[in-house]
Amino acid sequence: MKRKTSLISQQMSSQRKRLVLLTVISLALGIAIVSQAALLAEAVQRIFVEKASLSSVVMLLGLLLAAMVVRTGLSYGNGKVGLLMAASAKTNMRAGVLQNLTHASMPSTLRGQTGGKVSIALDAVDEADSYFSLYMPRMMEAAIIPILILIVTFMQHANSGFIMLFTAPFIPLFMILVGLKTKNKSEEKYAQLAEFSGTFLDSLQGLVTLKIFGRAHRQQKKIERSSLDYRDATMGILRIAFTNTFMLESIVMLSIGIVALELAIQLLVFKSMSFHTAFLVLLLVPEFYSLLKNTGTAFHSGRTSMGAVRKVEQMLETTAGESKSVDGKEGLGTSDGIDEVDSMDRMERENGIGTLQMDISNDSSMPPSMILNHLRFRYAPESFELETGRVQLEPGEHIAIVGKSGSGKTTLLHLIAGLLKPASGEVLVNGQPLSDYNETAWFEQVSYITQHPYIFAGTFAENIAIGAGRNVSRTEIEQAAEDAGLAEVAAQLEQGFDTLVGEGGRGLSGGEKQRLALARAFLKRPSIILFDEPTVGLDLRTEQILQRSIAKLAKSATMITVAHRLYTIQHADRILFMDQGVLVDTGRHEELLKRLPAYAEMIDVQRKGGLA
Ligand SMILES: Nc1ncnc2c1ncn2[C@@H]1O[C@H](COP(=O)(O)OP(=O)(O)OP(=O)(O)O)[C@@H](O)[C@H]1O
Repeated sequence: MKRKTSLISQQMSSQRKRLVLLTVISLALGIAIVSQAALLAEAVQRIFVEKASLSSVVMLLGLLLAAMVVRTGLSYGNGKVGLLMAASAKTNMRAGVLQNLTHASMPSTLRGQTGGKVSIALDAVDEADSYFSLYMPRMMEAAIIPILILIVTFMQHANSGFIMLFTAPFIPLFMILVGLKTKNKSEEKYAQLAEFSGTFLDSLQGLVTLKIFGRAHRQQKKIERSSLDYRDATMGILRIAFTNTFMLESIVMLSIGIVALELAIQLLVFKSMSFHTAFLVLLLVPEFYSLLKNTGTAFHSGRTSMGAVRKVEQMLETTAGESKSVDGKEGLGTSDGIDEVDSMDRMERENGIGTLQMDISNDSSMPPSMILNHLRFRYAPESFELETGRVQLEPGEHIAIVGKSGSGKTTLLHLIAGLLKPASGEVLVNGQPLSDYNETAWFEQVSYITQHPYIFAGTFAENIAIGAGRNVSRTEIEQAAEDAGLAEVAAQLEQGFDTLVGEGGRGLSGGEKQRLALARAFLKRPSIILFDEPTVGLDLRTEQILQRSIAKLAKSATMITVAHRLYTIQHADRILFMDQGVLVDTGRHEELLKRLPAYAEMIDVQRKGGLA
């Protein structure tokens, strides 16, 4: 009748016990419904037709009451099991989405709109609820109880049984037709919602830019348009739902009417049937159709849910497909997330999910030797291409990657970090390909200080502690802050280290953020430091603090800097000069000055303050 999405199948197979419970309850519910009808018919027959005394039917009425109570209890039980299934399924799916997002490779995390992803993780997963809480229990009931009722009806009066048998298929047939349409509509609705959320979040984040460029009004129009599109998609689904209900009601009313007419004719005209039988069948018929009708409504919700789940699945597929990185298993976090991702990864490994591979080095304080072995990389076919040739980086060297804007410096840094996977060639670490290493172990050795480190919503101290990936004492945090030149910043904050920063908290300047990233690195003591030197001018004092802290941190580590400062370039042990994606030459400053005119020219421009 339908193809379940694989995500739903996964959830179903992990909830087998509850499915069995649903089946048992549905069967019991069917028996309770038939018993209730039989007891009621018997009671009416005795009291009104046979005029029996009250005392003689007390027992019967007691049984009827019991059947009603049991039926209510079982209905409740069915709903409850459905809700429990929905709760676990949603928890699992949301955990899946979160895990997928945290492990997605850098290019894939940057793709798509954040707001859209949020809407899928929250709203689309929520929408999956009705599949488990409504659709499954109703479907289970529909698969068992109507058959039970049909058997009893046939035993009582075959003609009515035939009428029911003939009219019943119209309901599922109709459901299938409508359901197919709803699923497409529902997928459309979720695409609209994701786009709406994305546009809205984009606009919120870029409000200042939009205002400055006088685009606020246009953006407002854009939001309005996507909000109207979303409304239309929702209304489309509602329209189908209402038509659906109307048609179902009509079919049901008509069918009950036909059976009732037939019973009346048999009972009154042909007098070929007892009142008890007619009444029992008349009680069972509405139950039969009402079950099928409820299934229709549930079917509609089920299809809507499946549309939503399909969206979740698509997101999982797109991010999972490309999230291969360092150790070939699902990738890692964002560029400035190296430190942050660690603890999550470790948790995962402790739970036995990760694959265990080679550890980076026995002596974690020793920087490894690295070789860039003919790396080639492309973001997309026909786009910018990077090429390195073979370059050896000695342990503890301070390396500067230099080149014009867009020459591929950051891309090379990300390849070295294992954040991007080369199309061919490999990064050799202590003689072994980086892809052979255990991802967690590798990132335990690496700190990446980007130009825009991410500050999480939390206290200043918490933001530093993230770097350690373990429990750290307040003293350690304060020491790291001191080393990174952050102590005086903390002293000026209203609540010192307990001041809330990041979203919803106090803002930090660019220089402060970079020093915070440095403090994280001090807690971590990495053997490889990747540093994206600020391109914007910091004041001399901040610059000095940063330089001094970096130098201190880099004493016992290999440091690879995307360098913009003449000072850094001149003092590097080795310079990697990039030109249009090609690693043209490597060497010390003086050497390159002599043999590489393009380099000499770049340095000349730098000396003149960037004004060529
Ligand atoms: N995610 C991406 N997808 C496609 N192309 C990209 C992506 N990131 C960067 N590029 C392209 O790759 C090229 C190199 O970019 P990269 O950021 O490595 O340069 P860069 O030398 O670090 O520049 P800058 O000094 O301006 O930061 C550029 O042409 C850029 O447009």
